[in-house]
Amino acid sequence: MAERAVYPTPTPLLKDELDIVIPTIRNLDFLEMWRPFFQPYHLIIVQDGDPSKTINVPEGFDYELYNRNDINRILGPKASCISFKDSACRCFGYLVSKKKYVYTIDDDCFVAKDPSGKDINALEQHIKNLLSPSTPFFFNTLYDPYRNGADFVRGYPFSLREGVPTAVSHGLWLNIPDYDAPTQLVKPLERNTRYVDAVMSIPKGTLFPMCGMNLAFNRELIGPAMYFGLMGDGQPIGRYDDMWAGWCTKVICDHLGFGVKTGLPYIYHSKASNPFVNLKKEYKGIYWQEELIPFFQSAALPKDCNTVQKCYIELSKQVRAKLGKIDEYFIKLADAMVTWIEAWDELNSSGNSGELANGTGK
Ligand SMILES: O=c1ccn([C@@H]2O[C@H](COP(=O)(O)OP(=O)(O)O[C@H]3O[C@@H](CO)[C@H](O)[C@H]3O)[C@@H](O)[C@H]2O)c(=O)[nH]1
Ligand SMILES: [Mn+2]
Repeated sequence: MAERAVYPTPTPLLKDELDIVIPTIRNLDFLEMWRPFFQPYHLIIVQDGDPSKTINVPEGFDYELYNRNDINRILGPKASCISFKDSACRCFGYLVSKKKYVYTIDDDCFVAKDPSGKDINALEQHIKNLLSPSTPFFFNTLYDPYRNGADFVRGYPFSLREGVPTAVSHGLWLNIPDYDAPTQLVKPLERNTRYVDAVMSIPKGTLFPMCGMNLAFNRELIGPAMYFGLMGDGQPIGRYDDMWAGWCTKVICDHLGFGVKTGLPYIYHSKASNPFVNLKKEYKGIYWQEELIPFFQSAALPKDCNTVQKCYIELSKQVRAKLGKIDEYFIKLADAMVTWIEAWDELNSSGNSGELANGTGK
């Protein structure tokens, strides 16, 4: 009988070049549903809240876990820039990762199904988004031109068809949409059932509300800008962690010529957080953002800001000068932005092979 051909199982894309960062205060049973897609990858789990609580990680995953004691041990006084009791703590995972790419997902996000009923491998789609160029300088009306079955449409300048490197891939959510508290209160039963089969580059000069629930980025290109700010315990604001990171990131991407994409992939967001608790966290942000958005829209970075770190430090100076008068919180935040970059450079300088950071894990 003829020998059956044995095809090697393809190595998962970026298997050794991508970390999955998960902020958590819960158990991690949700990983069982993601196992087929996530098991080949290394996880960085950032345990928020009480460090004496044990977080059980399902068998078979390769991970490192950091709790608040680890963060304090590794960063010392610089730990003050990492939020406590807020999902913003996830950015510690970006700091200690040694990989080129990061995917971050919340522990109440599950595998969604596409209209054909097929499970969506969100990580695979994010990787495709990151590995193909972005087109922020001229909008392609047929959406992602690099996708199979699409292309640049007539009238699209050939000089721009090479695109630019993609720094961020922003995914979306079926079921519970990422609404702010007032919208949640007005529309408590609204569920997102609309699957839009599109990936778009966010045009240069346009800001966007970046959600950290289902987000991937090129850590080497834009990692130092992905600081999720001072939120949660002891802070006057919460649930603006990812928004702050997204505004800083987009201004810096526009300046350095990197792209940001939004759209596919979808995850299934299962848990609506409490709108009243969210309102308490968000309310200052809801009126501050009416001044924050014009600040970021008009933020100009000098030509000599040719690295993300230099851009970020320059932004922190502008935050202090222009937003400090809104509330002293922004003075603290500007200082924390500098501390973040100091911590980033300390943990990621070429001499440090990562011995500074070692969590528990396998
Ligand atoms: O104090 C906390 C609370 C939560 N976490 C972990 O963070 C994510 C998100 O938590 P949750 O799903 O409960 O909250 P959402 O309102 O759905 O989060 C979305 O709103 C944004 C506001 O920050 C956020 O970017 C979105 O994710 C879970 O993994 C919790 O376990 C935490 O670490 N600390
Ligand atoms: Mn959630």
